Amino acid sequence: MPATRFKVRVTKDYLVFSSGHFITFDGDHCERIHGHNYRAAVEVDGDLDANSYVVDFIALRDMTRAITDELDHRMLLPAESPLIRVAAEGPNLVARYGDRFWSFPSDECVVLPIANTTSELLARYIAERLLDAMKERGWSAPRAIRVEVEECFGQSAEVELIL
Ligand SMILES: Nc1nc2c(c(=O)[nH]1)N=C([C@H](O)[C@H](O)COP(=O)(O)OP(=O)(O)OP(=O)(O)O)CN2
Repeated sequence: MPATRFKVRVTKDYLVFSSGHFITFDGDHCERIHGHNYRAAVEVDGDLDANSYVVDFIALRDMTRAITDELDHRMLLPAESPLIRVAAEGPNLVARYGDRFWSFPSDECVVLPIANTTSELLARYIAERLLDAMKERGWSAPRAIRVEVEECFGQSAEVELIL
């Protein structure tokens, strides 16, 4: 019997989030604010369960959509950046980098536990959230999960969490 591996893949035209962001890079650079129509794709590797599937990809689709919907039409801000400080100021969140600052209504932002809002770290954030959701449902841990975040056509980053 050959070695056998199974995976499921979910990517839908509604696993998308239109979000604003800006990243810091090359030490002391901070790009201008801009946005993307991001798209997420998820793959899960694992053994077959009693249903003969790796995971129910309908449930995986819906879990992913719940996360992308949280990010949609929001300004994405990093909570763990050594360079960008984010703080509440009345009804707004203010992000500061040097003498630049940006102020947004708090309910139009998502502050993420990441150091920079790169596609790589957005992908890892989504992957970790999906693992948490699987655990909450009592699913056994998969062998691996991969999340790809496409920033725009032909430009994406992928993370693989191997468990
Ligand atoms: N590996 C990565 N590289 C870059 C990332 C990233 O997340 N991972 N992000 C950026 C910038 O944040 C930015 O998103 C690049 O935006 P984009 O609009 O693609 O840049 P351009 O304006 O130069 O491209 P256009 O095609 O003209 O829109 C950079 N690198």
